Amino acid sequence: MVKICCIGAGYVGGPTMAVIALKCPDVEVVVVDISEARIAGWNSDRLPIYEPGLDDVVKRCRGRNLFFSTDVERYVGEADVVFVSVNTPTKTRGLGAGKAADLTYWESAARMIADVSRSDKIVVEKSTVPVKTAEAIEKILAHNGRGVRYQILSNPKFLAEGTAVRDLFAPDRVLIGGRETPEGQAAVKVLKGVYARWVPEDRIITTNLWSAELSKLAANAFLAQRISSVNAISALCEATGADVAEVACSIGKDSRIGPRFLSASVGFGGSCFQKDILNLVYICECYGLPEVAEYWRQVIGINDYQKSRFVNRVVSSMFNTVAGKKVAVLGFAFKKDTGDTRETPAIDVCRGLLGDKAVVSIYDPQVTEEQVRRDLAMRKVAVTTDAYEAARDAHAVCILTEWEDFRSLDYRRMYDVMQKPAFVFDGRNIVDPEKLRDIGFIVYAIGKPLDQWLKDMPAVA
Ligand SMILES: NC(=O)c1ccc[n+]([C@@H]2O[C@H](COP(=O)([O-])OP(=O)(O)OC[C@H]3O[C@@H](n4cnc5c(N)ncnc54)[C@H](O)[C@@H]3O)[C@@H](O)[C@H]2O)c1
Ligand SMILES: O=c1ccn([C@@H]2O[C@H](COP(=O)(O)OP(=O)(O)O[C@H]3O[C@H](CO)[C@@H](O)[C@H](O)[C@H]3O)[C@@H](O)[C@H]2O)c(=O)[nH]1
Repeated sequence: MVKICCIGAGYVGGPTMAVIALKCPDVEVVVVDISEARIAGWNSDRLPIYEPGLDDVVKRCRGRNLFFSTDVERYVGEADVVFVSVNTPTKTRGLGAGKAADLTYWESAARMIADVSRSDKIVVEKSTVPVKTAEAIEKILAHNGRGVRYQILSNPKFLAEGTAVRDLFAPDRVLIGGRETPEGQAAVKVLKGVYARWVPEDRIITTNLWSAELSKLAANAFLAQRISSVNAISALCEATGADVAEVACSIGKDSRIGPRFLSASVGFGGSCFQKDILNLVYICECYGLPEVAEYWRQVIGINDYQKSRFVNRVVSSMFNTVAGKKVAVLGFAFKKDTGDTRETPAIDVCRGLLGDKAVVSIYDPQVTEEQVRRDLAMRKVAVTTDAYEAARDAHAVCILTEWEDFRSLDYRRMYDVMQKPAFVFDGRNIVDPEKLRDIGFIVYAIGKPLDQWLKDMPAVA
């Protein structure tokens, strides 16, 4: 029986291992983490992350062939295959600060693997890492190996939060990169054998190590670039009277472009896109490719522009000041169906509004008050458990996450308890502007034709 251990019980490690355990009942899967709170959460009825469908998967195999533990060294030592799914944030200090990936957690995991291993192991990079990281890991393991042999594989994760379980059950592809040696290829075969239990063979792609590592960064850069492209067009739509939804639909019909990932928004968020593009930019600079670096940097530049454009639109529409005015923020998570707030555009928008002295009241169905306060560094905001409460006496409502429930709120009820003129700024294009205008709202929706009111009060980006 193959024994798998995954280091890192986060958004990737937890769901991925739960699905492997479910699909391979004869494989023992142990997820380990240094965070006692996280492991306690995985062993409880309230999992530490919110992900549709995950509770059911975990309940079906926890205690059977899926285990969560803080005894990192024991389970790493016993495993045949060790996945490393630790966090790889952007470096905040020193060489490459603000761009390069911080591999501190990765390196300490690699050194620990070398310390505790007594049998040969396949080490799988699950975290998103800079291209060539496998080489560095090989060196650490080889220099501390005491005769234990390791094969490093790159097996990046492409799951998106909110749809993680669905993405894991039916992935577009599974990518496995390995050394082009007989030992490397044998290791690839072992991992392929695990996924082949439920993923069709033609969806399991095998490549060399560097292609697999780079494909992950490139995929995220392409996805983010699509959003920045449509967001750039949204600004032009507002200036010209075109409607970004119509433009996106028209261009998306071209089968070479395709319809997905073309929703204009207040900006992309999440723990991956910005971090991975910055990492790509840094790698390009390190390889002496400043033009390529600059090209990708612009994807983030447009994203920042989109967020500040939104804030400016709110402030300028409300007579150029929001000081002392209550603004209800609906949605704080970086996207629907998750409680994750990492790099959420809501943080920048709230900071912008607070900077202009607005009184901000936030409602999100999944984000805790404690998390909001942490993200906004304890700045004075109200966090409510109800959208209508957030809107009471507010001058404006800003929709920042595309939660389905926000589509069907009773906006007339909100209008009745708000100050007048009452504004809705829809950063996700989920409400029907015409219906809201009929109620009496002044409505701004990203990339949509502007109300006369908004035209009369142009925003400076
Ligand atoms: N979040 C996503 O949707 C997503 C998707 C694809 C890829 N990724 C990548 O996967 C990696 C993990 O992301 P995440 O969102 O799961 O991160 P996370 O922060 O949710 O989880 C990482 C976990 O690793 C643990 N950890 C760190 N060092 C450790 C060590 N030495 N020993 C044991 N545990 C340790 C931390 O305590 C934490 O619980 C990152 O590289 C990320 O870029 C994330
Ligand atoms: O048309 C769109 C699509 C998405 N977004 C925003 O883009 C961000 C990222 O969304 P999404 O990609 O769905 O979520 P993530 O969980 O960040 O997943 C991305 O990042 C993961 C981590 O690397 C990858 O594994 C996934 O393939 C990749 O989609 C969110 O703020 C979305 O609201 C838009 O604004 N418009």
